[in-house]
Amino acid sequence: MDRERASQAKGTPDGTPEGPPLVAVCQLTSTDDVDTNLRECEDLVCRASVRGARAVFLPEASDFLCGSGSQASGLTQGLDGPIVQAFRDMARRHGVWLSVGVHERGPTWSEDGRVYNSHLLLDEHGEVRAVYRKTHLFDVDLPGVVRLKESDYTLPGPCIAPPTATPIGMVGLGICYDVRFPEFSQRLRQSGAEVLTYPSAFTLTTGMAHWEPLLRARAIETQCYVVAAAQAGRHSTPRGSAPAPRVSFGHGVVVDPWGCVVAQCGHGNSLALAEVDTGLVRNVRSSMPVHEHRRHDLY
Ligand SMILES: O=C(O)CNC(=O)[C@H](CS)NC(=O)CCC(=O)C(=O)O
Repeated sequence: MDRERASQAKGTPDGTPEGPPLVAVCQLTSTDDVDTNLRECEDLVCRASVRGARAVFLPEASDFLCGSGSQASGLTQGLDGPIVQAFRDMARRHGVWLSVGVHERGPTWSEDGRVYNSHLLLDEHGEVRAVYRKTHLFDVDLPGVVRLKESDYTLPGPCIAPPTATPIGMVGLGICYDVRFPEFSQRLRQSGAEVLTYPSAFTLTTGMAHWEPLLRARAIETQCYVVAAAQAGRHSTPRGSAPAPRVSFGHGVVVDPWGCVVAQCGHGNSLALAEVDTGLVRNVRSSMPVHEHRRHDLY
């Protein structure tokens, strides 16, 4: 990391300062067609890398998104399977760090079909540098609007992954619904995170009401960047095997540690670029040291 910072300070060959590294936050409409999803992901990673991004953020369930748990179980592979290999190849080919959400066979998958909802962080050589398995499962019933019971087919992850040193700073991993739990983000912050990531597939209803305020609140409270790649739009099911298609809210964003939305994806499959400046993280924290003002004696 220090070497990264030093080379950054030197600037470009013509002497102009290079500035903080760029990240790309992506938006995608995954379906139950894994090959098409992988092609769409590769297209986004390629575009991001051509435009100079050092790290690319893909959404939750980038491998596939479908309406039924049993179908999810059938499409799910282990982390040593060809889907993760395809993402590793993508990171390596395009020379970027890659954050991506995938389904992963759980330890009892062959008996009960249960999966983990996992978030992988890959380095620019395609090595898996961190794995986080979603700890908060989305079991929600808003009558007539949203009914999802993630725990029907998903196992809760057992732990929080320690933040990982990357060229854009110390990256802490969450997933989607985890953004609703401030204690989780505080724990990542205490462990040294400078950038929090929540690859997501928010529902349209909850996204309209809560998405941006939740992400901005987590950024303001932790004084971290928050990068939230998003599933977006109608997840059609080409093979026709799932019930009513899901619709996701989209609005993939990057929020800075002051709480400003500094990049937001547009319509459909798209990406947005933002600078991630760990100098700003340090400035915000030193000018308003909320972390040191916490009253551990009271709460
Ligand atoms: O199950 C899969 O295949 C992929 N996983 C998801 O889409 C998950 C679990 S259903 N979605 C969320 O957590 C939405 C949270 C949300 O919308 C909120 O917090 O309001």
